[in-house]
Amino acid sequence: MGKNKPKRKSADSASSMSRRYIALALSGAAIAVTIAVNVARARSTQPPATADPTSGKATTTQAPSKHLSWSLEPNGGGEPTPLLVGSWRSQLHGSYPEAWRVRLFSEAGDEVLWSERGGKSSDSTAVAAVPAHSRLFAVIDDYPFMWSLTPDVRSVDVGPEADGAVDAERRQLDRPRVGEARDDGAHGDDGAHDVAQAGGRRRIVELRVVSESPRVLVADNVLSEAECNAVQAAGLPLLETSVTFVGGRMIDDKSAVDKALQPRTSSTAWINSSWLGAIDEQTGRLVRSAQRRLSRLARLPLMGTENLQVLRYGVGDHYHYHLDNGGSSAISGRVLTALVYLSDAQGGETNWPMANGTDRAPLDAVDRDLSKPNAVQWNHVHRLREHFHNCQTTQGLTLAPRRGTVALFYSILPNSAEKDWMAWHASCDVHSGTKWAANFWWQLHLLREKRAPAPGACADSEPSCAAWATSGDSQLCRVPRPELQLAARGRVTVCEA
Ligand SMILES: O=C(O)CCC(=O)C(=O)O
Ligand SMILES: [Fe+2]
Repeated sequence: MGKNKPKRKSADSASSMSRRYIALALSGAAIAVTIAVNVARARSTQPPATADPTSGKATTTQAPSKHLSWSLEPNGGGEPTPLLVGSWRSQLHGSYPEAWRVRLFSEAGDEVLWSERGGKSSDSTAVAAVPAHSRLFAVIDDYPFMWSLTPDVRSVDVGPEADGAVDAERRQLDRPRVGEARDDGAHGDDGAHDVAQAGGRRRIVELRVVSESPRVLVADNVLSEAECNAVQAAGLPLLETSVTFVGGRMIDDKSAVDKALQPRTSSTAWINSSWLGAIDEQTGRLVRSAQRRLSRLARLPLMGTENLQVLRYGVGDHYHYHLDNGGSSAISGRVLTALVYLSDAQGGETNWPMANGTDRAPLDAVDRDLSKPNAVQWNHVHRLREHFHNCQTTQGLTLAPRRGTVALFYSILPNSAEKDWMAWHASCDVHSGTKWAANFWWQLHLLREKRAPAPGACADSEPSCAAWATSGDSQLCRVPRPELQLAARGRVTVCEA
């Protein structure tokens, strides 16, 4: 993994970050709106002690404002600003004028405050437990939480060490957002096993930033041996030749004569919750445990995922360069991939050729159709594959398959549905052994749709709604709540009240 060292933030990405979040820095002078518990906390919180340079003794620094409490960081990272307790709501809406809802997460991953433009907001129960001066992360609307780029390495608790104590864990993971009703529409998790106590040791992994653009983070030993074996075993009976899409068309790999030129030659299985209920209990339980670990690592709920996809690559098998959210409307909403290696293999590396800005040439050559800025077209795919020889390991970021290791990578930019064009990647030829892997994808529309609509609200069951974010035709899809229209930049119609 010698190639996987994180690099320093490029001037380009630093300046686009600061442009994106400049509004945050300007938002300090917001109108005071008091929330009782926080003010009480802020008043009782001691400012940090620092050393007096003359005496060498510890002194207490005067905080600039008694209302100052936390450091507010945009989703995905950027310049932190002080969050003023007395005016947090107006500060947030001033910082994100286009957002319907702003949610704040603690360093520990808990949602601790939210505010809607219409006037509703959370109470301050959950934020009261967050230490003063620690970081809070701002996520707008229904965009996914995105790990920031600092620190380079962080510890993440991915659940109980023992595979038995999982249900208490599930309850914790799926707990409702602050002040909202619970949504039980989890994908691939029916919570059938009722284990009384979580107890015991926890599995803590090191999540490392290995590329800033695209944003790729890696952690080893996320899944146990038993979990890796169980995911393989669950997928084995369902394996079929993998397919791929270009411009919405399914490509039939078998028609190509030369295997080396076929874009995707692996086998794929989709594991849904009824299959997990049908296979042996122990295997089903371990697969669910694996899904929960991935969810904890991503800090996103299981309810926003597709079914788990299992992949098997024999010698010579590969998947040429692609974007996970390009090719068809069914996948255009993919925002985050958790790619987990279930076996070791020789070859079979995953490569992101443009990672850390090493070679942008093919991207510059891509003829972007500005009327469809998010559309991936055949010429993009073709040029990129040609430029990087379908799959190579000499440029960009390369990960070798290691059992239990997970790569988290984002296919969008922070707080947006805009594609990250740097996220092209491929799986190179396997040289020996069998490479097993699995994909867990979070989709933007699944994260949105699984929220319970307001009572009596209309919701369109038109299948094209799944692609509303890119359709451009507001007649195709009606949505129950105005924030969805905002998030889709007006591409959907809001139901009549
Ligand atoms: O197997 C890999 O290394 C990558 C797989 C992949 O990119 C995909 O299935 O979308
Ligand atoms: Fe992929």
